[in-house]
Amino acid sequence: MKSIAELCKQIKGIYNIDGNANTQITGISSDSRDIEPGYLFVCFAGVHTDGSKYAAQAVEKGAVAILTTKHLPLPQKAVQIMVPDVHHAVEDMVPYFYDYPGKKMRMIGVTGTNGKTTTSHIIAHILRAAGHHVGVLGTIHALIDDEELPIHNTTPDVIELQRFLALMYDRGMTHVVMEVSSHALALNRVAGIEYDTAVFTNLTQDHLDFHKTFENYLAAKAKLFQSLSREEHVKDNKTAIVNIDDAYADGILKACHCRVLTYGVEKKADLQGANLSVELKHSAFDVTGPFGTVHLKMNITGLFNVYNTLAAIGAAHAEGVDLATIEKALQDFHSVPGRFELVEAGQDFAIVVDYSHTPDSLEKALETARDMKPKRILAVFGCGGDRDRTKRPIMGRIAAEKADIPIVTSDNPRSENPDAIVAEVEAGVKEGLHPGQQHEVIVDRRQAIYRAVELAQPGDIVLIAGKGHEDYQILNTGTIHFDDREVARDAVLALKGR
Ligand SMILES: CC(=O)N[C@H]1[C@@H](OP(=O)(O)OP(=O)(O)OC[C@H]2O[C@@H](n3ccc(=O)[nH]c3=O)[C@H](O)[C@@H]2O)O[C@H](CO)[C@@H](O)[C@@H]1O[C@H](C)C(=O)N[C@@H](C)C(=O)N[C@H](CCC(=O)O)C(=O)O
Ligand SMILES: Nc1ncnc2c1ncn2[C@@H]1O[C@H](COP(=O)(O)OP(=O)(O)OP(=O)(O)O)[C@@H](O)[C@H]1O
Ligand SMILES: N[C@H](CCC[C@H](N)C(=O)O)C(=O)O
Ligand SMILES: [Mg+2]
Repeated sequence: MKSIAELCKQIKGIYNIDGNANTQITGISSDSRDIEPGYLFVCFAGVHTDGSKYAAQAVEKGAVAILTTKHLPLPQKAVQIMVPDVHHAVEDMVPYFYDYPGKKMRMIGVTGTNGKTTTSHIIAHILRAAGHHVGVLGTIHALIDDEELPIHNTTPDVIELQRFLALMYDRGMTHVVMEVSSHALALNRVAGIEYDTAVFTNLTQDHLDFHKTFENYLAAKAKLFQSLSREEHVKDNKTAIVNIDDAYADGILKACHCRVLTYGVEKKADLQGANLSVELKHSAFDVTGPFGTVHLKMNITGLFNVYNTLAAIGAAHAEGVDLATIEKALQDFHSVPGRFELVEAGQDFAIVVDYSHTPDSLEKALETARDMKPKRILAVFGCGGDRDRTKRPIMGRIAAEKADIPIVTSDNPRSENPDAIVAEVEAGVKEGLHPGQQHEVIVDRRQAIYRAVELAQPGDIVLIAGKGHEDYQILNTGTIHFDDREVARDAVLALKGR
């Protein structure tokens, strides 16, 4: 609990308080639906609505104060804190409110276009094997040791993030491994956190709807690495783990003013992967690092997972985990839900559900499937609505070039018209098709998956891309339950029953 006066003292700019500054605050939320007695309600102007419209409702639910840009007429009494920029004020107040949990635990941040979730999970797995209590924050969920909690964003906003971190600290977590999205870096959702180890996976096209230019996107990612050498740090031993094979590695390295460990397969790196072999369920490779050379056999596959594993080894090494522990932990790491996940329902072809929803990840997933020497690849995929439109034709072209039969379908159309989205994807497919190559467009994702299963022959791979672990489809009429793995299984069983 902190008083309004104490909280406001943290604000770096000007503020005005209308009401009793000694009022005690028990919690902070920007969502009126989550307000409890004694809370401070923060009015954010959002994309869909303006939080200030819900201030009265928040006060009715027990909020004793509101943080706003302008004085609001409220039916009930509440202290009003007025600031020019609510986001900036929140960045100053909220980490202080929670006593800076993100400066008290070892913080490992993973950023990059693809591979954040996978890499974070591998790092967490190794750290746990080393006996640490580890919290995880990312796309799929938050984990406090084994306890799973739902999460709203890959990297939640400052308020939700600090609340999670405080809970983790209270529950005895010593390390937190978290995905740090480019949105989070651009919007400073990570305010008040001091990272100790930061990982760069790669940078390829995504989110240009938000960042506008690739330079802005890179600049957002680079912020995580710049943060490792800030002066106000209370902990030492900062390390950046950088994929040297990535085209934008230099841009990231320029931002690093701390110890750097590079990893890669093509270029010379501090952690060098070599002698790779990739099969449907396994991969094997050698890693040479500051600790010598070790041969690894993994239960995850794909060249991209070799990179994710190298990154994780680098992070674990930076966090002081010894090689024997790393090696042992990696042997019993199993795949992350929805990342190159096999669906086995007794069919004589392979079905892979994968979260590739960017041009690069779709290409990597298709290349990985090709490495397995299938007879043919049938790729069911789509592109999200209300997201970077420019990636649609690119993903279409890649699917046509890298799969034998591309099947375009819907992937969370959100507020957009699904027919219009698939048309944009199909335009790219048509560019990539070779003469006589079959392609299909089936807007309904269930029907598209059924069609792929119907077309599949022994020895084929059906890659169902884009939704991975997601168990929903976001339509303009609402969100429905939809799980690619369930639907694929149903499709196989339905076909057998014919
Ligand atoms: C575009 C965007 O970033 N939107 C974020 C934003 O939501 P919003 O602006 O739509 O909020 P809004 O619905 O207009 O509401 C405005 C305010 O009114 C409040 N409200 C609203 C209704 C009500 O009854 N009461 C109430 O108090 C809301 O809590 C909010 O504070 O604020 C929300 C709360 O912080 C976020 O969850 C939400 O992320 C949405 C879900 C999202 O999809 N964001 C994506 C673009 C994103 O951030 N992605 C990145 C990258 C992932 C990756 O790596 O690929 C991520 O980190 O997740
Ligand atoms: N290192 C990598 N390079 C390229 N593609 C990758 C890499 N790792 C995973 N992928 C592909 O990207 C997909 C998503 O992987 P993952 O969930 O780990 O990435 P992410 O960065 O967390 O994604 P998001 O931005 O949605 O949070 C995987 O299903 C796989 O197809
Ligand atoms: N974190 C990503 C997830 C995309 C998942 C895909 N299924 C889609 O809906 O586009 C985003 O919000 O852009
Ligand atoms: Mg993720």
